[in-house]
Amino acid sequence: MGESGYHFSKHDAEAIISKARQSPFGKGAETLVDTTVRKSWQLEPSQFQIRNPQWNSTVNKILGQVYTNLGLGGGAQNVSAQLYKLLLYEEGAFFKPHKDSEKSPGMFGTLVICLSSAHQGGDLVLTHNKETMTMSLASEFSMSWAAWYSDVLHEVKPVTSGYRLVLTYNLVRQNWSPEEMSLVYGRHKDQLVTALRQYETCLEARRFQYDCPDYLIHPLGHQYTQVSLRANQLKGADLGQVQCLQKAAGELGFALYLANMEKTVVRDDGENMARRDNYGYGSRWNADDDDDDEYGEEISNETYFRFVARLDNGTRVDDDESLLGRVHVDADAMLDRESYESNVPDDKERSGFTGNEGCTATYWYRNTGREIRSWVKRLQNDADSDVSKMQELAELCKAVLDGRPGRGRDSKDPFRIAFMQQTALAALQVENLDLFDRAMKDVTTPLPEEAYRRFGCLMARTSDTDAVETRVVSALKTARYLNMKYQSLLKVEQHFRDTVSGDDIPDQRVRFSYFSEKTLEEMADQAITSGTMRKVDGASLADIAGRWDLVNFAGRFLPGLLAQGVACKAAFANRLFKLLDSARDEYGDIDTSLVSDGQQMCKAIYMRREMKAYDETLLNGDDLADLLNNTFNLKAASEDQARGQLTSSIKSVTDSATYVHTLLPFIKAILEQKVEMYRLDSDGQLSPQSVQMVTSSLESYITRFVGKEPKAPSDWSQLTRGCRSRCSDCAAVNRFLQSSTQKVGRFPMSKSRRQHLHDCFNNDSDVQYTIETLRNSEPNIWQITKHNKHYDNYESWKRRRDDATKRVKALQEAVPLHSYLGDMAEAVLSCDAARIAEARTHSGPSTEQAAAVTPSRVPLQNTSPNPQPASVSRGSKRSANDDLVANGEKRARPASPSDNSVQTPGKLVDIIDLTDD
Ligand SMILES: O=C(O)CCC(=O)C(=O)O
Ligand SMILES: [Fe+2]
Repeated sequence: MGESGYHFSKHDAEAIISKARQSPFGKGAETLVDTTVRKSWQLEPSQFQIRNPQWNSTVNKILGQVYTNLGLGGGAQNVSAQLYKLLLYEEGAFFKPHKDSEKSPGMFGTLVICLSSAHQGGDLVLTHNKETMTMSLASEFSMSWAAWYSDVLHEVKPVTSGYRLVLTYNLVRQNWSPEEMSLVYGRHKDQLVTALRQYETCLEARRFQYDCPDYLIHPLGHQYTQVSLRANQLKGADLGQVQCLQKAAGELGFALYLANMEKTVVRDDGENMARRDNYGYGSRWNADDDDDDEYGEEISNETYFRFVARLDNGTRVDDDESLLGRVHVDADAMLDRESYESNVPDDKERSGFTGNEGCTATYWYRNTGREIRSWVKRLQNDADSDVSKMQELAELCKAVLDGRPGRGRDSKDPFRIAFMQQTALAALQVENLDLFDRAMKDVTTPLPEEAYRRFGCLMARTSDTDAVETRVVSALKTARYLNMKYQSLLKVEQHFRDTVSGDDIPDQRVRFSYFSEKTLEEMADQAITSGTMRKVDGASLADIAGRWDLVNFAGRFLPGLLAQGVACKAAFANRLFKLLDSARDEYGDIDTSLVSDGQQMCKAIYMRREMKAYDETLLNGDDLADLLNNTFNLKAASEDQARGQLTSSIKSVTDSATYVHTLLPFIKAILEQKVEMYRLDSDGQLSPQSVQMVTSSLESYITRFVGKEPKAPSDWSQLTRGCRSRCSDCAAVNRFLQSSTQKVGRFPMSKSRRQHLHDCFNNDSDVQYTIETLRNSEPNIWQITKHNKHYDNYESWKRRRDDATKRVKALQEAVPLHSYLGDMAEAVLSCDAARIAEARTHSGPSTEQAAAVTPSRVPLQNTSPNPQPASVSRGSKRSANDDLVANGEKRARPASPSDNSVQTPGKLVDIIDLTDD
C-alpha cells in the first residue's frame, strides 16, 4: 500500500466499504452519526493489516518531520503516533469543521497520512489563530501527510470524484527528556530570571506606591480541557515554555500554576435582553446561525479564573466553594494581552463538534528583557571592589540617561522606575551627586535602604556636608510614610556613626545631630499635617517624641496627632508606654514629671473615635488589649471606667469588619489571659466581668451579624403569563413558571421564537425572574431564572452563619468557651440568634446584671479557659474537673503589675471613650 505505481480501484473501495461503518463524531459527551456533518467510511486498526515491511520506518520518518515542523521539542523519542482509523471518502464524502478530541492520555494532535489514490476535491482546510491553510493531499501515485495540534480547527471538503483514503494517527507524547529540557532552558534562562527579578522589584515598589498585579499571566498557545490541564500534557511550544518557566520560577521562589480562564461578555442583544457570551479565551464557539455578525453593545466584559491547577498532577488549587465565588482576572496581569485578545472569539470559524473549551494560561512574569538592568547590577557588584568598574558604571548610567526617551512618557513603567533607582544608587556609589539628581527626577518610588547606608558613609566622608544633606532630604521625600522616613534616617545615622572614626572632629557629630533633629521635626510635621498616619507611623512618632523633651513635643505635635485615626493614636500611646516602662527599668526612680507628661498625652489620645479602620490603620485585637493593659498599668483610668467605656463602645459597633478584625481577636486575647483586666483571679476563677465581656460580645456578634434564620422557600411556583393564543412555547414556559421546584428553565430556539417569548414574558417590570440568551450553543438558548427574595435572603444568611460558626469554632479551639458562656454555650456556639434571643427574653441580660449585682467570682465550670496541650484534653477520660483544679492552681493570676507600677501624683486620668457619640 502507498507505494507509487499502486492503483486503488473501485473494487478495493467496495471491499473496504463492505466491512466499514459510517464514521461517527463526538458532540459534547455524545457520539453521533450524522452524514450532514461527517460522511466517510472507517475501519478499526483491528480490521485491516498493513503488510508493507517498510511501513513502520516510513511512519517513523514522517514522525521525525512532524517533530520538527510542529516544533515539538522534548526529545523525538518521546513522541509517538498511534494508528487510529482507516478512513475512506467516496464521492460526496466530507467532514465539517471540527477539532479532534483527545482520545488518549498525552494525545496532543493528529497525523493523517493520505495514501495514494486518485481523487478530486477532499481538500483539508486547517484554521488556527485566524490563519487558514488548505492542503490537497495525495494523488494517484503519491502519498503525503499532514499533522496538527488538537486545538486546530479543520475540515475535509467534499470529494468530488474518486476515493480519498487516509490513515489517521493519534500523536501522543510521553515525557520530556531531561537533557532536552536543560538545553532549551539554558538558552532562555538569563532572560527569564532577569525578567522575574524585575517583576520582584516591581512587587517591592508596589508595597509603597506603584500598582503592580499580584500575579502574572502568561497565555498559552493551545487550549486544554480541565482534564488535560497538567504539565505533561501541554502541547507544542507550551510545554517547553512552561517547563522553562517552572525552572526559573523554582530558582527564584515563585509559584507556577496552570489555569483555565473564562471570559464573559454581556451585551445588549438587540432584543432588549442582556445576552451573555461565554467563552474561554481562544476557543471558538459556534455563533448563532441567524444573527452572528450583529454583536450588540457591550455591557460588561470580565474574565475569571475557572480552574487553577497544580502543574504536576493537575489537582485543583482554587476553591470552588469559596465565598468569594469566581476569582476575577486582573487584566493588567495578562502578558501580551493584545495578541491574546485578538484570538477571541472568531465568529467566522465554526466548531461545536468535539470542541474543547476554555483557554489556558500560566501565571507568569513580564517578558521584557531589559538586559541593561542586569548589566548595571553586575557592574554595581563589581564596583564595590574595583574603581575602574565604578567609573564604567557611572558612564553607563549617564549614557542611559542621555539616551532615554523624553520625560513623562512611560513614567509609570516599573522597569524604568527600577532602572532610575539603580542609577541613583550607582550615583551615590560613585559619589556623583549630579548624576544622582538627574536620576532622582524620575524616581517616584521609595529608594531602597541601601541608598541611606551610602548616604551615611558619604556624610562622614564628604567635605561638602551641605550638598549631601540636601540630597538626603530629597531622598527622604520619596518615602511616603513617617515610619519609612524615620527608619531611613536611622540608617543614615547608623552608617554615619560607623564611618566617622574616633579622631574625627566632634563638630561633625554635632552637626549631624543638629541635622537629624531638624529633619525629624520636619518629617513629623509633614506627617501630621498630611493626616495619613498609620499604626506604624504612630509608633514612630512616639519614638521621635522620646528624643524630645516631652512637654515641648506635646505642645507642638499633640493637637495634630489627636486628629489621626484611633489605631495610630493607640499605637502611639502603646509605644510611649513602652518607652516609659523601659526608662523606668533603666533609671529606676525616674522623674515622675516624665511619667505624668506621658500620661497626659495618653489621656488626650483617648478621644472619641469609631473603632473601625482596617489593614494598616486597623485597631486590632492586640492593640486593644495593649491599650487596656497600658491604661491599667499606668493608671490612666480606673478598671471600671475602662470597662464601662469598652462596653459602651462595643454596643455601638455596627459593622461586621470591626467584629472580625477587632473584637473577636480581642475576645481571643481575653481567653488567652492576655488582658489583665479580664484575667482569672488568683484562685483560678473567672471574674464576672470577663464572663460578661466574652458572652455579651459573642451574643451581639451573632445577633447582629448573623441574625435569625429566614424561612427557606419551599415553593418556587409563579404566576403564568404568555400570549393569548396559548402557543406551545409560551405554554412550555408557563409550565416552568408553575413548577414548584424548577428554578432555571432553558429553551433552545431560533431568534424569532426567542423574540416572541421575550415579548410575552418580559413585558412587565415586576417580574420575579431574569431572562438571558445563552449564545454558546446552537441554536441559542432562551434562559429564564426565577428569583425568590426569601431564597436570596436565606442564602446570604447561611453564608453569614457559616462564616460566624467558623470564627466561633476557631475561638473555641483556642480555648474552650463553656465556662464563660454557661447556659448560653449551646446557642452561641451554634451561632443561633433565635435561641440567644429566646434565652434572653426568659432570663434577661443575665451576665450584665450578674456582674453588677454579684461582684463575687464565678467558679470555673466544665472546662478550663486556658489552652491545654491537645493530648491532655482531647480523648482523655479524666473528668473535666480534675483538669480544672490542677489548671486553676497552676494558672493563678500573677501579682498585678500595677502593684509595682509607679504611683502617679494626682488623680487618675479619666475616660477612655472609643465611641462615636
Ligand atoms: O480525513 C482527514 O484528512 C481528516 C480526518 C479527521 O479530521 C479526523 O479523523 O478527525
Ligand atoms: Fe479531525
